[in-house]
Amino acid sequence: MAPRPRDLVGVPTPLATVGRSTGSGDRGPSGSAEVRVRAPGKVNLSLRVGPVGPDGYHPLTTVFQAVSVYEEVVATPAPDRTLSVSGPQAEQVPTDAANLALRAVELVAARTGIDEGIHLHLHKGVPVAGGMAGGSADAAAAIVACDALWRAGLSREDMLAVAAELGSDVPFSLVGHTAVGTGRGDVLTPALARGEFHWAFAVQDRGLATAAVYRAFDARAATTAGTDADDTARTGATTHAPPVPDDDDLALMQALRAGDSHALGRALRNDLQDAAVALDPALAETLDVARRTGALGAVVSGSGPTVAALGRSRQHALVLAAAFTAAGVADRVLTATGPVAGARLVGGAEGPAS
Ligand SMILES: C[C@](O)(CO)[C@H](O)COP(=O)(O)OP(=O)(O)OC[C@H]1O[C@@H](n2ccc(N)nc2=O)[C@H](O)[C@@H]1O
Ligand SMILES: Nc1ncnc2c1ncn2[C@@H]1O[C@H](COP(=O)(O)OP(=O)(O)OP(=O)(O)O)[C@@H](O)[C@H]1O
Repeated sequence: MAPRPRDLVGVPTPLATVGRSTGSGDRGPSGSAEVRVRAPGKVNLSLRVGPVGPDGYHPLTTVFQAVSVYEEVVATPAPDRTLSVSGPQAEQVPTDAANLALRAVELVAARTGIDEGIHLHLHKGVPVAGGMAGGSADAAAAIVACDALWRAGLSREDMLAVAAELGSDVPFSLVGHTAVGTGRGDVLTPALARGEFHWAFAVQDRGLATAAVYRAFDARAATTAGTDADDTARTGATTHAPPVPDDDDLALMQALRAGDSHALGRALRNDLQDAAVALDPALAETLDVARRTGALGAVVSGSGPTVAALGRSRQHALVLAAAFTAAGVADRVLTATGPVAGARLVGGAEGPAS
């Protein structure tokens, strides 16, 4: 059957609408000064990692998909700039200036010259230190919340520039949907994805530090340095070149355009996966449980330790989640669909906008 226009849910929202609400205004439906912003977690459908550069970062070619696991941030006027946190693993989240959301507030204030306070309440739905960009989602939501509460009038370029200063994943948390990331993962090109994909996530209470996973990746790459040197001589590739798109990348993009979840499952790839499994060997069994339960594909999400399994349907995603629980390989499970929009105002004091 030919796809109906409303099935094209992955068609990217123009970047010009980043953070803009189609619902209630920035002072809430009853003129309240509270704003509420929702920002999604992500899974890297493909994550190809080049050799570390002199700045300590790795050039990436990655395909992000935003999934319906959300951070909710409620912003209210306050004398100072403060933050509180609720939800699973809230105790693992800093509430001081180390929190990425408060860093976002400071950057927006500096960029706009606005000298206002704000209180942010973060309700965490995305696993903490789970490789699903929960902190990045909070930061993206905080940018949108400050812009709305302070009536700062930030442009889309302003928001993306602030986001890129905060972390490699933050620009994608603003943009959402499905996008190709290059550079540090912060240079985004929207990608066309048709239809809806159904995910199950095996979440661990223990996190993995992103920098440690990249270091483990480097250590493993160093052991094959001889092979890499031969490749470089053969291909003429420069030392810190980003990964060049290959047939696997083309297969992935084609699967997304066709809305073909079987082909997408086969194309899932994460160059950080072996490093994450080396640091957290139990993840090998989690991946196996997904495969034994008929997942179309299973992959460590970003830097891990969350494992993402692609289901044939919403029902199958629930089956995969139940299998993770039954096998005792997850502290918590989540199911979600993707792609979904990036950080968005969802309402004011009276609740979500219609
Ligand atoms: C693993 C991914 O989630 C995949 O999307 C990201 O690459 C990580 O993005 P992130 O958490 O926003 O990372 P950042 O806060 O920018 O960087 C944290 C640390 O990860 C490492 N890092 C990050 C991005 C990148 N392209 N190369 C890196 O080596 C660096 O050691 C850096 O100090
Ligand atoms: N708002 C925040 N929410 C969660 N953690 C935060 C936040 N701000 C700072 N942190 C710190 O950052 C660490 C990583 O948090 P986060 O949940 O963003 O990891 P992640 O999802 O693995 O990130 P990514 O997928 O972008 O690599 C946490 O252990 C915590 O100490």
